[in-house]
Amino acid sequence: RAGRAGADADASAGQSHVADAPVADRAHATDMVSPFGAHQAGITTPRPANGALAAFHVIAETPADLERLFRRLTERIVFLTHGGPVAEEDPKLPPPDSGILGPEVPPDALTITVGLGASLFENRPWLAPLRPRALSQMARFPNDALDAEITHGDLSIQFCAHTQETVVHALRDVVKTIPDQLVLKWVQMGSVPVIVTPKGAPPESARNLLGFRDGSANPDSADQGLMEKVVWVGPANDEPDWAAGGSYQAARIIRNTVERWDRTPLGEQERIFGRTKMTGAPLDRPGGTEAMVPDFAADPDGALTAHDSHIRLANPRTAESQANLILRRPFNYVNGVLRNGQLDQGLLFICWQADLEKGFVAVQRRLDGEPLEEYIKPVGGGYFFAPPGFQDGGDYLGRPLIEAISPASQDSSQSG
Ligand SMILES: C=CC1=C(C)c2cc3[nH]c(cc4nc(cc5[nH]c(cc1n2)c(C)c5CCC(=O)O)C(CCC(=O)O)=C4C)c(C)c3C=C
Ligand SMILES: [Fe+2]
Repeated sequence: RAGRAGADADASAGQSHVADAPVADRAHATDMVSPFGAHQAGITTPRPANGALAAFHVIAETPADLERLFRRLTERIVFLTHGGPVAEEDPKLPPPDSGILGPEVPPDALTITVGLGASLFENRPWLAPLRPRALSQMARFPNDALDAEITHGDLSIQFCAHTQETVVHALRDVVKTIPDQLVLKWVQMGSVPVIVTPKGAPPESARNLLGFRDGSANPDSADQGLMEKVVWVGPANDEPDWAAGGSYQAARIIRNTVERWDRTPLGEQERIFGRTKMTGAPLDRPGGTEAMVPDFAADPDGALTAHDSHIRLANPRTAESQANLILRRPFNYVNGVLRNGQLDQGLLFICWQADLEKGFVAVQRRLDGEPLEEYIKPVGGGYFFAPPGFQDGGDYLGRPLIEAISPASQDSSQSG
């Protein structure tokens, strides 16, 4: 051992530094999720461990301004998601890159997903006729205590990546490079635990901060046919032509009163969700797995799964409720401590659907008044519409929308 220590000392002669970076975090830094395609990335692509949702006020008075914003966003998305060396530094100028990822930006599975808020359309007469049909300011539901400072926005950007540093780096890049058109309104960071399952074992859903597996009954995001029905706007949806291939994002910052939850008996917790806490199995499948499907028809009195349990209300599994499927892609958040001394923790709930009314709004209306409300308080978020994706080589995010703006509006903006 003494000899080995001596060799190490020789190799690091003149250095006193001990590398302390957690190595496992860097294992997947070269993973790249393509930003190109019919749909934006970050919706049906696999959810990595870290995410953030940021909402901005947009400064764009003419169609040309808006096109410029979309082109600049596209340029940043393409660079940040592919990664690469940061620009040369001139000591006389502020560094072009924050530097927090070092001289070479890794792709780190980063996705950047842009959504448009109702106010972007409503405040611009040349854009208003093109507003997606169901896009409105998020209405207040009975249990909500929405804080205006963390609600709504002209434009949302969802950042997802393996590491929090990549998420923060991308957010800082956008804020720095487009300050004249994007003014940050609010941002909520989040994460989900990385699950390591033995080889060959079935996949497990990540747990939320109430300790339950979250995502068990999500529709399969790898099933493209299903995603065409549930997530992507298509011919069956009564939407402007430019919106085809896009999706509605419903985002909710939902505080969890974790102190009270942690003092609630296990049986009560399981009754509230309708699932077994450790395994995630539906309550009518004791000893089963989270993948098993509850049979509510065989339990008409709610003896096994209460009628007001979260899963039975969210998805009663009737022929009609098939029309209300949504794709959930949430992140847990931990924000420190509230003024009243309680922990500020909860769920950055994000779901995607082709029809906002049939999707999130219908499900939330069924959940209104559920027993879980004693432990949750929605405090922010908003509705946004993610335009379709863009292709490599000259295309840009939002092009179908820009091209759909009436020529009269384009002309008046050019002459003015
Ligand atoms: C309006 C939509 C929903 C909100 C808001 C919501 C909040 C919320 N959910 C959990 C925890 C769980 N949700 C689960 C299932 C589930 N939730 C919704 C919808 C909303 N949840 C749906 C559509 C479903 C699936 C129902 C089904 O098809 O069976 C579960 C069970 C496991 C799972 O399937 O994911 C948990 C746990 C929290 C903590 C929360 C707000 C903080
Ligand atoms: Fe839920």
